[in-house]
Amino acid sequence: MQKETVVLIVGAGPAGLAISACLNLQNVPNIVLEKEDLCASLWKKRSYDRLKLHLAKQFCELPHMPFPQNAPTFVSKTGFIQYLDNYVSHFNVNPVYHRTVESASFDKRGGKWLVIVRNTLFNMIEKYEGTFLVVATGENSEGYIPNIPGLGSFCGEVMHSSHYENGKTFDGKNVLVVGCGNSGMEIAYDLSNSGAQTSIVVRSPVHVLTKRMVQLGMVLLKFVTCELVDNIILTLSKLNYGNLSDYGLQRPKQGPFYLKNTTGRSPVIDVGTMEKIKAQKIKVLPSIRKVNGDYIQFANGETKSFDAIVFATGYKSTVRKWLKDDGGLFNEEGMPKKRVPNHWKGENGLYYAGFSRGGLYGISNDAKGRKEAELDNADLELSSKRKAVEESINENNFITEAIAREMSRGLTSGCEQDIQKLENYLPLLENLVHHVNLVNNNHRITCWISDLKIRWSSTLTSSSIFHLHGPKFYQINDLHFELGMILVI
Ligand SMILES: NC(=O)C1=CN([C@@H]2O[C@H](COP(=O)(O)OP(=O)(O)OC[C@H]3O[C@@H](n4cnc5c(N)ncnc54)[C@H](OP(=O)(O)O)[C@@H]3O)[C@@H](O)[C@H]2O)C=CC1
Ligand SMILES: O=C(O)C(=O)Cc1c[nH]c2ccccc12
Repeated sequence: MQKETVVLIVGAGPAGLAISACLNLQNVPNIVLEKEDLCASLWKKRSYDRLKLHLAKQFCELPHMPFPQNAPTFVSKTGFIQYLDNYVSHFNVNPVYHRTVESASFDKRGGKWLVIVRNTLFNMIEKYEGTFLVVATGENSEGYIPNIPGLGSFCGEVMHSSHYENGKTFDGKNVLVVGCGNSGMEIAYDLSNSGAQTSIVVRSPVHVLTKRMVQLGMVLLKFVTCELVDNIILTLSKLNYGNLSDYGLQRPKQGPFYLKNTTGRSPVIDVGTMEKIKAQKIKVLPSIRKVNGDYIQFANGETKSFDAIVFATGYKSTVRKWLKDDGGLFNEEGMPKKRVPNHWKGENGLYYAGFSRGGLYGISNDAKGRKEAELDNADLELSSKRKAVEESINENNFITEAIAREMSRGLTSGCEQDIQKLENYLPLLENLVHHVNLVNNNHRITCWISDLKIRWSSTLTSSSIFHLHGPKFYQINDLHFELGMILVI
């Protein structure tokens, strides 16, 4: 029997659920196909217990449903799962479970997508037909474990981070975490807290930020260039963490938000791991060369024995396994070749959602179908403001007050409010930098500060209130106070 609908959606993660909800609101018939027995399976079945959202709640909500006002800024895993379950029932999203898509191809003659599905409950093949196909199987569809010479000879436990729940069973054990993304860094922290002797393999440079720094960066990105945001955030990170190279961690040459935008790679959001690394409670090791029984040899020649390995080496998209006729949209890794904001649409009614490498924020924007051309008026005015700031930075020229006045005219009240918050915030930040400079006559800190083009953001405020060496508007004693101020915006 062939089931027909208008839109076929593959995957009931947050991206697929959001698309289905938006279609339901417009009465467009759709079917969501999901291989598991529940929605959001990565969140419900394959994530560790202590997981919390790293982005503030306003960057994680799906379309048409904000988080409750009393929800914390950084929602817990259970809070987010509850939110998703409410979302599904509120928008009447009804995924069909136990359905593994084996292939999806476009029938040119009929002008429809034909999807062959295995019903894993009854081990039967089913066929679905739709005018549109939305690929929502995600960037994190399947855990990836690298091929390491000799891994098969390892006698201890080997697991992927998606199967790690907590450190209970690792107390007193020697555990190696491979990979220093957000999963690896947090799992290493959790293991160490649970009494495991913990080491982590870090093979590439990595940015380490606090979640408040990321939150600040996300807000600032709306107003000023990525380069400026990176300068500010990197300075805060350097002030907070200092030079991490003594501990085996290098910072990438490019800034955290630039890297996020261009490669999708997220900075590590520190949950306490850095303190443990500095206290040598977590040992940082370079790449693995080979495994021989319980012994693991590293790129620096060091050999150590371990009881367990947790591979926090990331995920792979599974699109290539089943999607035919994609018109060359996906690369070998099953990720879109096109970059944001043109990444979401193919030909013949093919769409893909949740592949923007922007976490839940990207997923939500995909579902809303937001792209440059469809930005609302406030955003358009802001982007012209951004452009002017960018041009002025390129010309290495201060923006005059007159231009600043010109640019801020006619902004909607929401934007005006945000800018006012920034006006309060930016002098504070500059004062902070100034004070750190005064109290700490350290050459390295002076270099970081001089890299910071914070003066450019004075375009957002009147220069008359912006006296670096004049009266102090704020009493700043330490960075933690300053970071706390981020809460205000
Ligand atoms: N609370 C939250 O919101 C959380 C969000 N996340 C997000 O989920 C997504 C997946 O994160 P995660 O699971 O950490 O995966 P990532 O892909 O982000 O990180 C994988 C890590 O493994 C390393 N790696 C891969 N292969 C090897 C190898 N052979 N040897 C050594 N290291 C290796 C990579 O290094 P290299 O760069 O050298 O390839 C990278 O550091 C990310 O977007 C992340 O930000 C994850 C956890 C929590
Ligand atoms: O957690 C992730 O992997 C994300 O992609 C979330 C995210 C979106 N934009 C960002 C910018 C900086 C750090 C994390 C993110």
